[in-house]
Amino acid sequence: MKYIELVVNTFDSMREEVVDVLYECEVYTFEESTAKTFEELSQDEKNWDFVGEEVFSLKKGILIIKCYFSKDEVEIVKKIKTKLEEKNIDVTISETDDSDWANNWKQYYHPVEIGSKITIKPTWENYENKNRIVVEIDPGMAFGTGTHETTSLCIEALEKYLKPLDIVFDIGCGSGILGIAALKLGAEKVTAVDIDPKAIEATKNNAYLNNVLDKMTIYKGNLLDVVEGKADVIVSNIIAEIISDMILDLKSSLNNRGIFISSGIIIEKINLVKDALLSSGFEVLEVKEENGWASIVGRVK
Ligand SMILES: C[S@@+](CC[C@H](N)C(=O)[O-])C[C@H]1O[C@@H](n2cnc3c(N)ncnc32)[C@H](O)[C@@H]1O
Repeated sequence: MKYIELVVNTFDSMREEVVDVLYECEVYTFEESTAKTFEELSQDEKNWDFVGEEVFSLKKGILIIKCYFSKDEVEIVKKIKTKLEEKNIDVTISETDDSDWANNWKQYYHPVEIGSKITIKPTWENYENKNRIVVEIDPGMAFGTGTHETTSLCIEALEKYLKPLDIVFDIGCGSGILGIAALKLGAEKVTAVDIDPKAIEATKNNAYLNNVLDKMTIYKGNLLDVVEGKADVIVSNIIAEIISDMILDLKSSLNNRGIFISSGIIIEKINLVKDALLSSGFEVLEVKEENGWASIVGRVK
């Protein structure tokens, strides 16, 4: 299969800026390597004229970040390229036949224990612990391996607020990880929604792997547009702006005293979501932060 390969070449000190752009464009899976230390750079490399003085003076090594996209993702690739070039960061794009890519990234994922109950186990890894609830995940090309702070913050909140036999909506389900974790924590039924067909495929696959397919309804669609009825818990890990928009419709999809769990919010934007909740008839029960990412839990008043 052919992929579009996007390679970012910059100094190590620019890592955060590159990763911010990738996250803004909802790209969370990439390979990164520090190719050389400053001392190892050739004279030509040391003379990169696109690197600003300030960065150059930090004398960090060269960082290479590679991400892969299928051919229908050209628009995202263009957006990332433009945003990085605005910051004078060098980007090359090429087509690659890297048939190994589909498996290469797997080496970066291992079982991850979240909260006091759940372990996310990549399907290709071995893990056994009778005291924990194991959720098997193969994210395919969708987001949701359990390693990202936003996912684990949502799972911790599910563990805390979900009650047995709750009805749950998982909006922006990615790999299906949150909905499946909710079922394994005792939810009765989950409706999972995502706008991306790759996520729908991954969620179905993972629901089957975890023996919960019969308790999940999986829809391709926009946010709450396609769900029917009301939930006791809605969980959604998408960026702050989208979540804030969704909050306007949220109350009508939640039962009395229903719970909204959300992450995907960079800490600087937490007030956007908090204010939207407060002005839409919710009380805010909790805000948590991890590595610059925030989660928020609200309850219908
Ligand atoms: C950060 S991922 C979260 C995946 C998973 N729920 C987790 O927590 O790991 C966000 C997901 O939301 C989906 N998404 C973005 N905008 C959406 C929208 N308007 N309606 C439904 N899904 C959306 C993306 O396709 C992506 O799969």
